Amino acid sequence: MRRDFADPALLDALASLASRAGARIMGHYGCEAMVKGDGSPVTAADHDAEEEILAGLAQLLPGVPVLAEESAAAGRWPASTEVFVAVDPMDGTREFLSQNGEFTVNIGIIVAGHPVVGVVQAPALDRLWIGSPLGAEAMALGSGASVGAARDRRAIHTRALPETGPVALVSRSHPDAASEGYYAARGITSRRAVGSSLKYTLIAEGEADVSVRFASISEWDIAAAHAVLAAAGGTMTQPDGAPLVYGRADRQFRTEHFIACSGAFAARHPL
Ligand SMILES: Nc1ncnc2c1ncn2[C@@H]1O[C@H](COP(=O)(O)O)[C@@H](OP(=O)(O)O)[C@H]1O
Ligand SMILES: [Mg+2]
Repeated sequence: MRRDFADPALLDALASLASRAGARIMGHYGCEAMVKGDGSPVTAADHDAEEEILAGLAQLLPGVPVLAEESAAAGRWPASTEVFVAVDPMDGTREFLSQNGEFTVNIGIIVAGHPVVGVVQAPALDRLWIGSPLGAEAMALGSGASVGAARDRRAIHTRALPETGPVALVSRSHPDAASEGYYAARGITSRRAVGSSLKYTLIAEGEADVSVRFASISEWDIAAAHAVLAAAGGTMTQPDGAPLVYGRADRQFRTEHFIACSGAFAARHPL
């Protein structure tokens, strides 16, 4: 099946689905004994959100294979990868545990290796982002609410470089030394620590300029936010400028290292 997925009704339905998944997560937020491990609220939050998303996708995109974090952990991988949905039901586990709000629901549609649609919802922040061939949008949306109830819905775009220099977003919980080396080599001194795929939606809406990762993570961690960033005028590529290609079953769906940045940053610092 080949579709371009530039369908406003589908995008809105995916946004409402992500919001419902966010509500399932929030049902476990702030529970006592939020420790990681089997049977813990973290596992239950992941599981509930993924269950919600898989049920919704079966209705909205019947027959489209899904790569989802919990399913993959249980050995269920997509049967084919020409068109598939990449799902991280809760990205930012450590942030969920520390209750700082920096965790997200992620639903991305991949076609021929490229993320063409992405929906990212931040349940504790009541924010949602959509990226597609129709453009990129941000909105305020309470968890569990239908997208029809969104407030401040607006198109977003990456920003011009600030006169004071680019702002780099670094992982709050998994910093890597090579990324620091990248920033240092370019004289980038402004840093903000952010958990989860929020790093890339913040660049998409013009709150920051660059975030690099010289480590491999899973495709579901970044596919949806990659689609948002690309639709907003940013890029997410390998460090040498080669595209990040998704659907790499041969790598167990682990990513290459990458540079995510605004269009203006890419023009100033060509790869
Ligand atoms: N060094 C590392 N080892 C394992 N997973 C890592 C990692 N660095 C990042 N990740 C994964 O990348 C995701 C986002 O992390 P970050 O906040 O650092 O950007 C997390 O997903 P989950 O929270 O869904 O497990 C985390 O598991
Ligand atoms: Mg993740």
